[in-house]
Amino acid sequence: MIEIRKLSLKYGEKLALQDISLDIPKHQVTAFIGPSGCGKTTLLRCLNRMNDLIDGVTVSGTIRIGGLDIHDPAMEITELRKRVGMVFQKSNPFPKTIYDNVAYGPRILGVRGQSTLNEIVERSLRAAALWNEVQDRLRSSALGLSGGQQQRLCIARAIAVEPEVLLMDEPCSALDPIATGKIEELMADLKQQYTIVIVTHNMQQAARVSDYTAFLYLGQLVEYDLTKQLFVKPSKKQTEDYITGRFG
Ligand SMILES: Nc1ncnc2c1ncn2[C@@H]1O[C@H](COP(=O)(O)OP(=O)(O)OP(=O)(O)O)[C@@H](O)[C@H]1O
Repeated sequence: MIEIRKLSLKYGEKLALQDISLDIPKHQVTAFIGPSGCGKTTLLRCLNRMNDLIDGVTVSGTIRIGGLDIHDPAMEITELRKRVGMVFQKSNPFPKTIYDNVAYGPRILGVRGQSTLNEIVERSLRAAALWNEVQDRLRSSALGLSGGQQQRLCIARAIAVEPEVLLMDEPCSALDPIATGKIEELMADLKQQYTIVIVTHNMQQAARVSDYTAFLYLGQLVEYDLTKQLFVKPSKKQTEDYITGRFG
């Protein structure tokens, strides 16, 4: 589904990712783990070219998503962002109603009919396990929701445009354990339909939610394997030291 080949990235002169090659499978959850500063977020942001927004970034290597080279000049960035949605560490709903948050992306893509929009909003909120909690207050401000609800709203907003891939950058780091549990359950449901890539500091979370795990260290991919394999029997000493808490 996602093929990363010989990917390197520099912020100015600083090498943040070095020669990374990795295949991320369809309809699975893949976690990026590793100590602070190892490049997890940078790698995640390469997948929808979010790093393009930062001055002085140079990228080499290729990334193909569904067979298409995302750096191809013919690839429209809006098309890429439609195919590859993102949810951030801190939920960031727009200061609009719950309905308008979810309808935002489809409207930008030209969806106009009220009944079509209603359907998309309901479907997306249901898929994000939020419908039951908000169906009677769709016209209220999204900012009145709890932190966990706001994060699920951001997930609903991301899936409203029917992406193929959902990137999640530490989506639970600002949430309490109950809200975290809900998002983790949601990931298990969403992977039936979407390919999910998650960055997490929390190794227990990676072990709980992901099918595959990539361990990064100092901008390099140290080990990538089935999560069960990587956590039970890592093949590299560095991975073992990290998952057993010897550093990081
Ligand atoms: N905008 C930027 N400009 C310059 N350097 C950056 C920028 N963003 C990240 N870096 C550097 O690139 C390296 C990788 O950062 P990145 O945020 O990808 O790591 P991370 O593994 O996600 O860390 P954390 O777990 O702390 O979020 C770090 O050394 C960081 O300081």
